[in-house]
Amino acid sequence: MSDSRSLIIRGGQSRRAFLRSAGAVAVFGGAFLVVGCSDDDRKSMPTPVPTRPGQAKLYDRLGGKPAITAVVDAFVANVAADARINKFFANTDIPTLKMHLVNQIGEATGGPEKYTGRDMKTAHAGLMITKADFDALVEDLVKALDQFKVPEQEKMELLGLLGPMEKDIVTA
Ligand code: HEM
Repeated sequence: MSDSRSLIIRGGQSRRAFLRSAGAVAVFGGAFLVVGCSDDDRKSMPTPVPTRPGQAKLYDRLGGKPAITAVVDAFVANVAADARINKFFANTDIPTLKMHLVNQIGEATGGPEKYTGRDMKTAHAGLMITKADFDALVEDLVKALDQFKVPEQEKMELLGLLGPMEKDIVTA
């Protein structure tokens, strides 16, 4: 069970441990690149993975596009069911949003996908998203990662990629 697909059936931390680490990573995880930037910004970005010599790319450790797609599907379903923040998405084209999220995560984790959506500042401008809204969304993502039993290491790395986006998304 050492291939990347096994990640979605390994792991098994408690929900509480998951949420605790998610909070810590959302706040402190900043060692990775920020994705979702403009083309100009992206040109100057470092390659995100592998993070250590000899280590497989995070993309592959997560299970590649099928696993990322499954996590994004569950994540968006969790957001849709989350009364704290689902109002934000009332007029959003959900299939397009999912496509952008899969490409964004794929690109950020070292996969072949290319993110073609707007940069994070532009996409969230005017939505008046608070820190509480942001934390709720991260919680919904952690829940999705939990559903697929993504191990602690990969979960922390992924959250570490997304956490630094907060400064461009939270505007209220
Ligand atoms: C790290 C956290 C987040 C990431 C990675 C993220 C990523 C994205 C991406 C890739 C898009 C698509 C951009 C495009 O259409 O060009 C998007 C759109 C959107 N995001 Fe986020 N987002 C995050 C946090 C949030 C939060 C906290 C909220 C609100 C609670 C939110 C609400 C929205 C909405 C409503 C749209 C659609 C805007 C529209 O339809 O025009 N996002 N986000």
